[in-house]
Amino acid sequence: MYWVEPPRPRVVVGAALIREGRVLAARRSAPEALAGKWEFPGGKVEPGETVAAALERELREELGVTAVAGERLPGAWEVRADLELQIWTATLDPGSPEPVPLQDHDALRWLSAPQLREVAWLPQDTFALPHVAALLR
Ligand SMILES: Nc1nc2c([nH]c(=O)n2[C@H]2C[C@H](O)[C@@H](COP(=O)(O)OP(=O)(O)OP(=O)(O)O)O2)c(=O)[nH]1
Repeated sequence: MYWVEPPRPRVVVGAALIREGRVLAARRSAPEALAGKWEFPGGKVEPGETVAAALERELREELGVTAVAGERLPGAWEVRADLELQIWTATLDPGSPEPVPLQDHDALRWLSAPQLREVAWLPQDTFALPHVAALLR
């Protein structure tokens, strides 16, 4: 018997990078349709790459930091039919440089739980905020 596997969506990983009760939010500068909106820094997992490795690579490329992936937050959100957003926690290595917006972003903010709603998030990210808030207390 033959059948066709339904295509599985590709994963976009967003990092909830947490330090001292705050999470790092990043404002997108590109592409134009997303510019000005805030997100968890990250990007698409490449074929053959683990989600944790993708998260660590994207944080290095976008923010210049060395970080370690932690746990996945509950849930997965559809960005497009072929793209699924997962949010994973992450922590900076002790020797990591401070994050700077090197690529794709033009502003960074460390937000406490009460500040989470102060920025305009990409729509899918808002679903993850209660889970993130629970980690910041
Ligand atoms: N990185 C990131 N992307 C998000 C979040 N929420 C959300 O809807 N997205 C969307 C925006 C984009 O359509 C897509 C991720 O694309 P991206 O441009 O960050 O991926 P990438 O760095 O791998 O870039 P590329 O290979 O496509 O050039 O997921 C989020 O919290 N973080």
